Amino acid sequence: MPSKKALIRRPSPRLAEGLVTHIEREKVDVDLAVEQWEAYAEALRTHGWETIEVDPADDCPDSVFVEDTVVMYKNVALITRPGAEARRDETIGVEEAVASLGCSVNWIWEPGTLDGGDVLKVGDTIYVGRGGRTNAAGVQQLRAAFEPLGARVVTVPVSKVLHLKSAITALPDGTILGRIPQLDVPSLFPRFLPVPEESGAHVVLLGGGKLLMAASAPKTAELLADLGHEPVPVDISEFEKLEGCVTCLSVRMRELYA
Ligand SMILES: NC(=O)NCCC[C@H](N)C(=O)O
Repeated sequence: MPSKKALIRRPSPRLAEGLVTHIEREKVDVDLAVEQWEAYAEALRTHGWETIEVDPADDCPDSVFVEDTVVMYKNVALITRPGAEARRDETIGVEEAVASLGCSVNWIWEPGTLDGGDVLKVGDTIYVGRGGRTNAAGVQQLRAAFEPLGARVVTVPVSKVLHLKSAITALPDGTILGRIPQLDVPSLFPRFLPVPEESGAHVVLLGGGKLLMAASAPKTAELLADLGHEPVPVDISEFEKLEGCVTCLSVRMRELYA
């Protein structure tokens, strides 16, 4: 039985100072964000995931977006080197957390930069967005870390959104969900389902056909329910104001060698 563990990280009291790149800054309600984060974590637990809290990084406003700091493939945790310099210190507690779970640990090194939000795994295919946060050296290092383990790395140009996973994620059957206008090269994806809302492009696979999704995408939830999936909506409005989405608030670990 594969382990179902998920790393999460409590929001920093400085969350409202988080970076915004492609949208206008809006006021973030930090107390509401903490409530939403707790509900998100509870939704993971309700669907069989053990949540593991990485030590908080209170001085790092964006630290709740823990997905950007580590990429898992099989038992290997690749600690990233975030593209935004302001986010580099976030990796510190994450190294300890993954090492204590028995992962083999690897790193992205200078001059490489890579954000976990740019990495989408679909079986053994790893799509990596080359964009504002992930550079060519980061892509090369990702390939060197994971191709020897059986992955096939496909690079995707990303210029219209923050991360690759701001534009697309994948259903359990590998179908890519997204919106064509947000993609530089939509033809890169073999099976593509357009969704009616921007935040509808983001799903977290909970297992058993259940999809954790943002409550801000009700039409997409309806579409996916009609196709036989089971959407589990969570309100993450305060994180969306900082270009966060459901995927970026956790790192799911399924293949721990434990
Ligand atoms: N993987 C993600 O979607 N991460 C969201 C990061 C948002 C944060 N405000 C940032 O700009 O880095």
